[in-house]
Amino acid sequence: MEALKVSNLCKTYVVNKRQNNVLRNINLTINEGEMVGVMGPSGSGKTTLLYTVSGMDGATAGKVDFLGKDLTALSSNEMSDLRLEGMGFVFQQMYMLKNLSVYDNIILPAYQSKAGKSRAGRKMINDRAGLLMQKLGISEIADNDVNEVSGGQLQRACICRSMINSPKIIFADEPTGALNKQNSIEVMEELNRINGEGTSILLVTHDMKVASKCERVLYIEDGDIREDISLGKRAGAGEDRERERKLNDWLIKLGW
Ligand SMILES: Nc1ncnc2c1ncn2[C@@H]1O[C@H](COP(=O)(O)OP(=O)(O)OP(=O)(O)O)[C@@H](O)[C@H]1O
Repeated sequence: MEALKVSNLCKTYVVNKRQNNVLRNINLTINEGEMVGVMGPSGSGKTTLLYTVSGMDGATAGKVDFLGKDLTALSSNEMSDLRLEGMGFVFQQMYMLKNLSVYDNIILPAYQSKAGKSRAGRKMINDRAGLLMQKLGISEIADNDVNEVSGGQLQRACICRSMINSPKIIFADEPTGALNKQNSIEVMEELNRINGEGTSILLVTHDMKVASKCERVLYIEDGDIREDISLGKRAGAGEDRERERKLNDWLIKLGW
């Protein structure tokens, strides 16, 4: 089944009376449980695509169906409810709140959701946060302020937060952008694992190694999906070299 179906999506920005057609007629389907990477030159529209298909920003034209609902037809309240319940975000700009602990940042979106309104719901959220933090290896920093942890720990906390409402899909913008090599590998292992449990993932990256861990990679150029490549589900680290080689050859052909 399709988690996300994007039809004829266009996004135009007007700056100083000049039109910038950033997304031009994008058609894209992400199936449930699929992990898709988006690559392309700087300024080609990757981040705009992520914002527009997740309803964080409005579309100029076209349609985005998320689990059968047309996002472009929802009111802003309906949209924020749907985002809260069904989507997770790992965006670099979405900083954690500095006056809260790592743990409180993680549970915040869940406390704002329907489940957070009841005592039993809050207990479930707390249990889930504990489990997620344990799985991502950050239990020991639960009570730290967000400025007392490393970049890798913070990114793992962002992933916990994006997972707290058990979303159908996670949108990630350069999830490894600020990380060193080892942290980057660990974060990708986590995203692969989460995806293996059934969550769809759409991620933007400049890093070929990161993209090679996705099942499918799209190449966007001038606001249009020029081509995509299917790499299949990643079974483990043993396949990485071959996947990287395949992706690299493809990117070279595209002039990346
Ligand atoms: N809020 C905005 N208002 C006006 N123009 C914008 C806005 N956001 C993005 N743009 C323009 O849209 C184009 C695409 O930007 P976008 O950030 O989507 O590209 P990108 O492929 O993610 O780039 P990068 O790889 O450098 O992050 C750029 O020309 C940018 O200047």
